[in-house]
Amino acid sequence: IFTYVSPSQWEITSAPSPETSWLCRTLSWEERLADIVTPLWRLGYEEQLQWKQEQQLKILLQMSNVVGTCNKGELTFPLLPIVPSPVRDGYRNKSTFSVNRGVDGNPKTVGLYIGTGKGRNIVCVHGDHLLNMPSNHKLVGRCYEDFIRASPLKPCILFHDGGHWREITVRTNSAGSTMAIVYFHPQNLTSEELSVHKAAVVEYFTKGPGAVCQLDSLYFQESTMTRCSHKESPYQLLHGVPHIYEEILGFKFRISADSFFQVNRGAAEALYNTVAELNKACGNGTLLDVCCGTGAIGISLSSRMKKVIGVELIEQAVEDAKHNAALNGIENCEFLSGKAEVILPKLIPTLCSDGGLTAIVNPSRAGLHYRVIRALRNHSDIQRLIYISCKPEGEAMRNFRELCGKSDWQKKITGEAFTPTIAVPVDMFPHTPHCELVLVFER
Ligand SMILES: C[S@@+](CC[C@H](N)C(=O)[O-])C[C@H]1O[C@@H](n2cnc3c(N)ncnc32)[C@H](O)[C@@H]1O
Repeated sequence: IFTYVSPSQWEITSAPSPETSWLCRTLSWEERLADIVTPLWRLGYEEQLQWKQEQQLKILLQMSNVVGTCNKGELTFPLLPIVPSPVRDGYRNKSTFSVNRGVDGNPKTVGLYIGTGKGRNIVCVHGDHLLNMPSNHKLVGRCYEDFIRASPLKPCILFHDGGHWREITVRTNSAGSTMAIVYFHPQNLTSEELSVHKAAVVEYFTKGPGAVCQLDSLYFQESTMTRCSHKESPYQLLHGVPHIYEEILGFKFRISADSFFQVNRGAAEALYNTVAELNKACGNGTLLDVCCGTGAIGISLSSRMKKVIGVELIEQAVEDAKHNAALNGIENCEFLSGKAEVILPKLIPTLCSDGGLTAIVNPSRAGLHYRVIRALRNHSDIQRLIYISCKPEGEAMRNFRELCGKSDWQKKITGEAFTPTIAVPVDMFPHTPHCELVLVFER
């Protein structure tokens, strides 16, 4: 009776059949959550890949229209078949569980949201059934719920309503290490009172029922805002070791609590291999790794380059990147801390093009500031740019226009325009509608 139109839309088209009878009943809370977090979960993996490939084609056609390279409704460059994720289930190495009112009304429920704050209809549902989450994350979420239910402190649901216990983030690696970060609103507690509650979390997770989670690191962040960096409010190590480590393509990476790391290790390897393949022609020159996180892209390509310069906003990630280069015995990488839009306009004009100059940019969903694009486009020695985006239909589209469109005298973007030459989707997020898109631009 329903036709699958997009992950969030179903269209009524025909009479029910036994295969679609599940749609004729009210969906359970778990099914509703799965439809939000992993909306492709009802499809087989091959169907998911096909759906994503079609989506990427639509996005690239939209981009071609925006930048004026569309040729009679067709792409003027190849879109290669999507690279599948080597792992389909339980692939996430990082999960965040919120605290809010559950299905039964209990305000100390740890899970993921259905509904929105704006709609005042949030229900927090346990994520135990979600296909993309590993069992050890689910266990930590459940234990945290037990802990806060036993705590005399209230949960912090609306910041202005008081309460303390907020979300918990779990990070794991392929070697089985687990890091948990508890976020806590201090409200008006004294430091002595705070110490009591911090000690209680440590006791619970090291000697109490939570010991079953075998946490290697337990962090605590007192935060009065939705998201605080380590700089704004330090991550306090309450127990265990300060970092988690992961191995990618034979390189070891240290990851701090505040640092970004790709959520799917196997697919990250596939992504970096794809980038390496597309960057082959640019060996021996200088590589700019823009929004470099813990340095994974630059480090994995360093042996082919004369020099790598990484730029990253989060200080802890930059410290990780420097440490990671040393950890892997790499000496040709330099990592700079700060906003790309502040660093690059000064840095890029000073770079010499000896051996070639290439940029690989991998911004968050917000895309790059136009000042970064201006610096890249206005430096004529940069002949090749690889743009990796997990949301190419979003803010990245603005960047594509700035890179490939006509000169913009107002923004002083006047360098020769880039042209897209090849695109490769990489599936980093099975069961969800998202994937990474690697786009090569040349001129
Ligand atoms: C999608 S991650 C990519 C990380 C890295 N390339 C990797 O593969 O692990 C985006 C990174 O951009 C950083 N970032 C966000 N805004 C930034 C800015 N204005 N300047 C520099 N880095 C920024 C984030 O902190 C994050 O580490």
